[in-house]
Amino acid sequence: MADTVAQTSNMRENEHFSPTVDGGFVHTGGETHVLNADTNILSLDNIRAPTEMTDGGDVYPEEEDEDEDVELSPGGVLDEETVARGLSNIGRSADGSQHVFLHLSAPGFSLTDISLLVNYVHVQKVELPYNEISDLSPLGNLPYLLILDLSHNKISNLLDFKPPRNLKDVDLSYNEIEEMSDLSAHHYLTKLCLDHNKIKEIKGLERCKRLKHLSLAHNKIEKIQGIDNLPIQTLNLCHNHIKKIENIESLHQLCNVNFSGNNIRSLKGLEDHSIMECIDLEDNEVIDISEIKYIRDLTMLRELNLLRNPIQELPDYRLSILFRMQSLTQLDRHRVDAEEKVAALNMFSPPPEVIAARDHIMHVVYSFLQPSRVLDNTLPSIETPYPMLVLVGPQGSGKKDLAQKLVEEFQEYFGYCVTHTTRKPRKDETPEKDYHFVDLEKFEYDIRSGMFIQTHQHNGHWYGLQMQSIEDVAREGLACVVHMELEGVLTLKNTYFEPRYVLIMPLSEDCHEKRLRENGIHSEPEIDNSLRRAEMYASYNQNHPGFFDMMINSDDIEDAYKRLRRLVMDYLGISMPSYGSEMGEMDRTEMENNAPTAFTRTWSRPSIPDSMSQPYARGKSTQSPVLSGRGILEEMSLKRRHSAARASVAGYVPPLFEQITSQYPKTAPQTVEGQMGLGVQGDLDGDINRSQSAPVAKPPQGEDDEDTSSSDRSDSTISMSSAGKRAESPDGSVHEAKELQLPTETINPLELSAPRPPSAPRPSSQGRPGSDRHKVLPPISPKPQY
Ligand SMILES: Nc1ncnc2c1ncn2[C@@H]1O[C@H](COP(=O)(O)OP(=O)(O)OP(=O)(O)O)[C@@H](O)[C@H]1O
Repeated sequence: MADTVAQTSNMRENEHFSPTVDGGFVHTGGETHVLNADTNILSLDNIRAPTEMTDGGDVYPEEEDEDEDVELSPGGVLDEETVARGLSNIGRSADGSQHVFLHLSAPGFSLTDISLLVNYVHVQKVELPYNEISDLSPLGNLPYLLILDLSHNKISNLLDFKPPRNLKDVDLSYNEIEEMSDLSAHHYLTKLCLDHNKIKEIKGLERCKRLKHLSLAHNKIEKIQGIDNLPIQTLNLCHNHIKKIENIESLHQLCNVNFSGNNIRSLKGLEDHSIMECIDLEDNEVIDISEIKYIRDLTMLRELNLLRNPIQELPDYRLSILFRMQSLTQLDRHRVDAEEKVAALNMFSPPPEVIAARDHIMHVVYSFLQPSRVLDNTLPSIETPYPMLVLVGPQGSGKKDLAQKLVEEFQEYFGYCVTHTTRKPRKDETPEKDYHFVDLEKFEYDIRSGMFIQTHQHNGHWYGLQMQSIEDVAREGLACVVHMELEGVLTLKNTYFEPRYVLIMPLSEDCHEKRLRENGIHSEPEIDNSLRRAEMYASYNQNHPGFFDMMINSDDIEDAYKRLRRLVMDYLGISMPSYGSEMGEMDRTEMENNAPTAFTRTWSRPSIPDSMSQPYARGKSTQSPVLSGRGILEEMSLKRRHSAARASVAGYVPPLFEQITSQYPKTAPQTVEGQMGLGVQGDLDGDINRSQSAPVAKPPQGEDDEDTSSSDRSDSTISMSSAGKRAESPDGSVHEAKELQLPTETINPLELSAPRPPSAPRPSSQGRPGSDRHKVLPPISPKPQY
């Protein structure tokens, strides 16, 4: 019988190279090779029969025309002819002594009896799919069997034969197996496919300690179990009746799961699989986007399929998944491209600039949507920005305390701007003093009413600055001090307000954390968030030179206040170091050295140094930038400010207001002026001079007269009239000569100008609430245009 096989094979060999098979022995040319269990089959690849054809890695004999009429395996009994045709892949036998055919393939012969296989002990791979085999006992005689494909047969008992020693890869899909038997004897099993059977329970695999691929698709499994601690990498349980992902936490090597076509609602259970690369959950019942939390930290995950889950119905489903899982390269069988990822980020976590721009647009639109109204507006015009000091920094930086302390000490100059919040007041907080505490409904109502200039959500609460709050301070004739987070600043930078921004930053993370924990009011996530945001502030400051006018280290709050105070005094040009008793001698000297004119009161100098010259990284810098020298850019900026101020005083450059209004009919609606914070008392007939437009035009009177007579406020270096005359002079050199002699802030520079041609109507400052109460702070000169 074996001879026949050899003969048949021999007929197919070419003349020069003709391996023949004799009961598994191979003859090549004159040589005889004995194949045994130790044969290295790879070394024999080069003696493969030249007439064989490969198909997807497997080797099949070439069909021959003259054999077409031969009936193979009649009655479903495997015969030698069928075997001879199905043998392929010559290799060394397991013992290395012979050459044998290693593969046997006989698909689709309706085989029921495969007893003949017992003669082919050296075969290592058997493929008999699409037959009607139910009895596997002959396989017990193939001790070297490594790969077995018996898919699409009629097998009801799993691997029911004497186990070959090294069986690794078994495909018994599309059979009639109802119950999994104990596979302990199959130590080397690495791949087991039991798809399309009738299995209800996963069992018998406990000792398959080399099992890497397990596929039980299209069965009747209701529960994931029986696979604990196995080295499974690929698990396919699709199309079963599974409701819950469970009992896979010990599968540490799992990187590819297919649970599609089940009844799974939650992704819980997948969270600990750090090397997971691919999850298929198509056609399940995942409904909630929050389920993504279980897989969002799987950094290796590249492919996710949630097709045909209710979650797909969510608006912006795809972008919300991509936002949460930026490492995906394929979602729902579609490739993910970079544009989609950016779109997702912009939609769900836009950069602060985008948030601020949107916030600004929202408030402008709501403001313009309001019906025309007559505003009781104290705020200055576009060209004369209202002086504001914004302390910005992460929560717990101490900026609120600093702001309040500053206002307390400099109450002649500053008022605390009370912003709105939806958070509840704390024990030590007084409503209307610390915040206007309102509920969300009221907050939203105020937004819709166009009352806010900016809003920001922080730790789940809303915060917002209303125009009215600024007005409340301005009406007192004071500049306002406000504290806020970075996003608020970004919005303010979109408005016509031109505050000074001082970054209050704890340099030491420990100090920051300690302060956050001090009162026990912040939760752990809030603390984490604030610490994280401190990093964000540091890098923002680093990457946006000049964004903040100044940075103060607030590790030591007392020290921070000293610096802030000195900065403010420097800015205001006042010389009342009442706090100085607490200042060290070193500070004094430092101050005198670094700010030689700090004790003379001038309007234009010194300005607050900007952070252009203050590179800062959290934890690195130790020196306060207030003491550092000015950078080139800052010098240029200062120069521009000075010349802008001179030009403004001289009246050479039409103020921005006029540049804008001159393009519109003189009868521009009053409400527009109101909207722009220009006041309501302007003379619409238009013939009004500059002095009337000044927001703080009137020198203080009455009870505050005394203030104005104080020495430090009277040392103006240029008289109003002389300034006016110089302005009229055709010779610009006069101005140059007096470049450093600018008027003090006690004088409103806009009152100094020579008579000007009639311009657009301007509001009058006379009679404004608060204008006669205090002397108002100097306007901050326009920002330099780079
Ligand atoms: N209008 C606003 N816009 C943006 N941020 C604001 C606004 N008002 C307040 N904030 C900021 O919101 C954050 C939370 O305010 P909250 O009063 O709860 O902070 P806090 O715990 O008192 O911390 P801090 O001492 O830093 O102010 C603070 O950083 C605060 O400065």
